[in-house]
Amino acid sequence: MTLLVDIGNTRVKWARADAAGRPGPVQALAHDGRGDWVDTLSTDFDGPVWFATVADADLATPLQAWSRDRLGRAAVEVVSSASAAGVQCAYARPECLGVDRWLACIGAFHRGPGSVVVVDAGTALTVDVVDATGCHQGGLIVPGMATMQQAIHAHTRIRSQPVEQVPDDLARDTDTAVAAGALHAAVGLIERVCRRFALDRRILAGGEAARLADRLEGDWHLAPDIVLEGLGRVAVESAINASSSNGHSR
Ligand SMILES: Nc1ncnc2c1ncn2[C@@H]1O[C@H](COP(=O)(O)OP(=O)(O)O)[C@@H](O)[C@H]1O
Ligand SMILES: CC(C)(COP(=O)(O)O)[C@@H](O)C(=O)NCCC(=O)O
Ligand SMILES: [K+]
Repeated sequence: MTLLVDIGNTRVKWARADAAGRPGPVQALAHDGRGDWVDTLSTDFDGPVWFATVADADLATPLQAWSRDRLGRAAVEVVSSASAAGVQCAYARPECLGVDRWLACIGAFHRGPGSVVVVDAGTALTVDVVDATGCHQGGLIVPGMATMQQAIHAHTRIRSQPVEQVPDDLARDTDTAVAAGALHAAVGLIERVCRRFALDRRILAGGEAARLADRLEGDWHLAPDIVLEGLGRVAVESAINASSSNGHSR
């Protein structure tokens, strides 16, 4: 059984995958910039490990050591590329596209037919569009909602607190103004992209997805494991390609 690991800027997410690369239940942990989260990985696992990271390389080092020590083999890192698993990257320099975005595009493309927008609302909020043929059309990056609030705190004297209920109307206190401002900025960006592209499907992922879901117009599908789905798909296809090229060389 394969272990799939997605290292984001705030949290690491992981799941076991079946033989088809489909992830099972996802576990998530805030890593606080440290690699000791590997201590929480299951000990009854016999690998292989496939991972992708957009965070500091240091965060993956303990995972690589864990894989070598426990499983006797290197963990395999997936990076963005010009094309993989039926999806073509829009970037002229594909290696510059965040691998979490790349894998989310691959996961989203394989979830169903037609064009798709995938929103990943985490430390950053990213919006990517893939057309019905698998051509990534490009995307947008803004700070995630928590990061927007942190930016206000970093650059002003405001020290706002989270609020329970964010209204759809204008705010009448600072805490609500900051929280609602971040939420409506995110919603406005997403709805603008949805208006500009003819989209058949809409996928929402990331730690802040639930806060956005009921504010967005249209039919949104919550897919917290979309990056891991893409990773599983790439892992399976890479294994198939490797075994067929070994076959040819014999
Ligand atoms: N238990 C949690 N720990 C940390 N952040 C959380 C948690 N639950 C929800 N969040 C929110 O999710 C965001 C991180 O989402 P995630 O998709 O994991 O991001 P990333 O991929 O950037 O690490 C945080 O910015 C925070 O707003
Ligand atoms: C935009 C991101 C910071 C999002 O990271 P996350 O919020 O998932 O931790 C990451 O995908 C990244 O570092 N991208 C590289 C730049 C790009 O995608 O163009
Ligand atoms: K993100």
